[in-house]
Amino acid sequence: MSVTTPLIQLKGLGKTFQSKDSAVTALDHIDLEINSGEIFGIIGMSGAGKSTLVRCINLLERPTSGKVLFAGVDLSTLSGAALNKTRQQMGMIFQQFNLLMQRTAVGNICFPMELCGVPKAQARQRALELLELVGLSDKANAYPAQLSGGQKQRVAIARALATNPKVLLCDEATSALDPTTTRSILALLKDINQRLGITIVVITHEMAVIEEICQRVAIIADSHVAEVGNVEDIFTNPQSQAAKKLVYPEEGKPIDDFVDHKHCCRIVFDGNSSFEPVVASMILECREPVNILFADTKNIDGRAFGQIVIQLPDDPLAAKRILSYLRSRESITVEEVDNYVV
Ligand SMILES: Nc1ncnc2c1ncn2[C@@H]1O[C@H](COP(=O)(O)OP(=O)(O)OP(=O)(O)O)[C@@H](O)[C@H]1O
Repeated sequence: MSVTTPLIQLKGLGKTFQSKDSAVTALDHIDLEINSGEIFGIIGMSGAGKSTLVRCINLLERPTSGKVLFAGVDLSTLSGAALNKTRQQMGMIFQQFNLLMQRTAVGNICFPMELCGVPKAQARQRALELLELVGLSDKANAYPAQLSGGQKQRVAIARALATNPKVLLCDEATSALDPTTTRSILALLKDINQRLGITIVVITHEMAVIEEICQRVAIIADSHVAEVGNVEDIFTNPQSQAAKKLVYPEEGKPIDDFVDHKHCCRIVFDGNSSFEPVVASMILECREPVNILFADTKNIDGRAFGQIVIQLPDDPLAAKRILSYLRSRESITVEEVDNYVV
């Protein structure tokens, strides 16, 4: 494979589930390229086709049309043994962890190595190293029932890494976890990507997950790729209706004006509008908390006068989103303020 060949190429990929009396098209003409070493997100609403897409990448689902190329090789041309060998280069983790309940953590991690014929002692040694990598050295002999959700996912990640994969496919890997555990698992995935250079594909319905770790993202809607690009570009300037719906869940309005991140922002009500709960709507729609540093507003004869100064989040993407949202409101004036002193 040349340096420029993407690790995964989906070309005109289609998948239709056929039952006796109906057919469901889960994927329709998907073209996507995922580069070696990147963390690539695939996001979409429920039923958009995300899980089917990731399962087509390792041929757990056979596409009904199109091709999946892995490291330049068309997977449909591979025989059983060769396909299995290629699949070993694709680790996968799931929302429900899928651990073997009657095996310990170390036993679960050894399992894929046993299937590949790795000698027992060697497999155990590697499993212990992987447990250390995922921060669970002290849980080698614990059974899944004795582990928390986050610990189970760490074991699942170690198991997925056991065969030295080139890519880790993560299907809603944090959807069953609380926000703090989610962040720690995402940090671990980022660390694995950076330390081991493993390509990571993240399937999720949560924008926050994409923002946290992905460099590029594809938005899947109604079995199609609605939009693909850099996370920052898409999240600050969504083009497709599907992207707008994800970035501005309540709005879906075009946002065409972007500004640099500044710490504070002044919202001025100059009597041109009736009073509206701008900050509350902004928090609900942008789903970002902000600090209100100062507020002096008056409702005079049903018209709003005064100003509110808010502190923008540290995350530049979140700050941009809030500013874009505020600027889309015609009834107020928005000004960025540096070094606001209360
Ligand atoms: N084995 C199957 N047989 C029939 N239809 C299926 C099968 N698997 C998925 N589908 C259908 O394909 C479509 C896409 O499903 P898929 O699970 O890929 O979506 P998703 O985006 O992952 O959704 P979610 O986030 O809810 O898991 C849905 O309409 C679903 O009902």
